[in-house]
Amino acid sequence: MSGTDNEQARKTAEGLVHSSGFGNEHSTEAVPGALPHGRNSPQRAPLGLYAEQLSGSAFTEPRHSNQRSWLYRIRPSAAHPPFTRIDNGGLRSAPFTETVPDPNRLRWDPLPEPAPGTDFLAGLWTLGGNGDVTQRTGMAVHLYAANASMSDRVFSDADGELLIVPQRGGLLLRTEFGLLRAEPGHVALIPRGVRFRVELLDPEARGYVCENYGRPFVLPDLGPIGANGLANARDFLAPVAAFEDVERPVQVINKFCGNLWSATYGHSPLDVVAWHGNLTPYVYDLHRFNVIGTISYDHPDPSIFTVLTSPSDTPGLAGVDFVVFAPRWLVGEDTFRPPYFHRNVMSEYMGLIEGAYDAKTAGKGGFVPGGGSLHNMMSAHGPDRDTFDKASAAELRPQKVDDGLAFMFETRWPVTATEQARTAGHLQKGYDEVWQGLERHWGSGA
Ligand SMILES: O=C(O)Cc1cc(O)ccc1O
Ligand SMILES: [Fe+2]
Repeated sequence: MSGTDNEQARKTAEGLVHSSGFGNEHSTEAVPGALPHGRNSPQRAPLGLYAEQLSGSAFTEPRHSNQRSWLYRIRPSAAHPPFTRIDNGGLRSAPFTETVPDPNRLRWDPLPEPAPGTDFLAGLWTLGGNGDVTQRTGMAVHLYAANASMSDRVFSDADGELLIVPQRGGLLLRTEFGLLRAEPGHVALIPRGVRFRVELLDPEARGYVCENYGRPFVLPDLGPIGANGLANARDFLAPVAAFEDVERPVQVINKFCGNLWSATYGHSPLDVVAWHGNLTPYVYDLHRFNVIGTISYDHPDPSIFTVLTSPSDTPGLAGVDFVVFAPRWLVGEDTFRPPYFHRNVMSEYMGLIEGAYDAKTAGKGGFVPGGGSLHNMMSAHGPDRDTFDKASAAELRPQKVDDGLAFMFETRWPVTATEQARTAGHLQKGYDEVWQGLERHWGSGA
């Protein structure tokens, strides 16, 4: 993509208007009078538009988890030619059976440079995952590296919602619901089945994607924290209606039960002139996260940093949690302050958006921005040797940790890596060594 195209996208992204609030009943029209009043489906929808419902939950789910929106569009989505299979590129889906689940701790450097002309969809590369797309359980971890905007093609994922975590380069997301901008440090949430196109605001874009096959992400309950805190609902921004009235061939690519299917429409399906409802894409700025931690002693479990959770049928047990390690103060007294040594029944994929992470040594061959680590269920991990030595000896003054932004996709099932992730040149060798040299102190009197 040329610099001029990036500039054009950035100009479009400047000053975007939003409708705020996670789970709200949003209501928006790009043209006055496009939204019907008092009913969803009048005999004739206003302005000659077609009324269409998009469901994110079964019709019969309880009110608190029921999600749907009504879209008023130039053409109904039903008017489309047949889809045919296309190559899945770097995308893989659950069940992940290419390799066996591995108890070893694994770590990757950033993805290699993409070939010229690689857009967001072509740049998606699956690291691994769990569950089964046909059962709507589990999740996948993808990374992307792109250097071109999607042009005259749009993507939708019937297999799950997409939590996009940009690491480098801003994204302009043109969705059926309108436009969103996601910069590094923001996350974007695209519901299952919603069509969108990604334009680059910078020459290169990299990041991570959690594809959640399970129940849609929600804000976690706050329990004794009270009525406020962690990610506040009002900081989630939904788009306002914005439509494309485009009559030319547009390739529509649908990920369905693990495969990519394509159809060429004669128009853009991003043709929604008005919509209302509680099912919508969002962006959220992770810097808005209200970080809560100890003000006495000990290191709280990272569940205190949960931004979004995909609940399962067992209360408190998530299909996947999205957790952020945002800038914060550490004040714990007589406390080993970085993450403790642990073996977790949940499985942890971690990525780094910028800077460093307080349990892992930064720098080449370490945990670097754009890289990632996988610590599967029950695999022992925690501070590496250098971190342990430093934190055990540190003077415990109040300390601001503000030199990085890391995150975790934490899931109830082990993550099985794809073949391409196991054989990748950017899979680090000798990761175990970071925990070597943790000498015994027992008996030394220390
Ligand atoms: O492994 C990690 O770095 C993630 C993590 C962080 C933390 O503060 C406590 C437990 C945990 O798994
Ligand atoms: Fe961990």
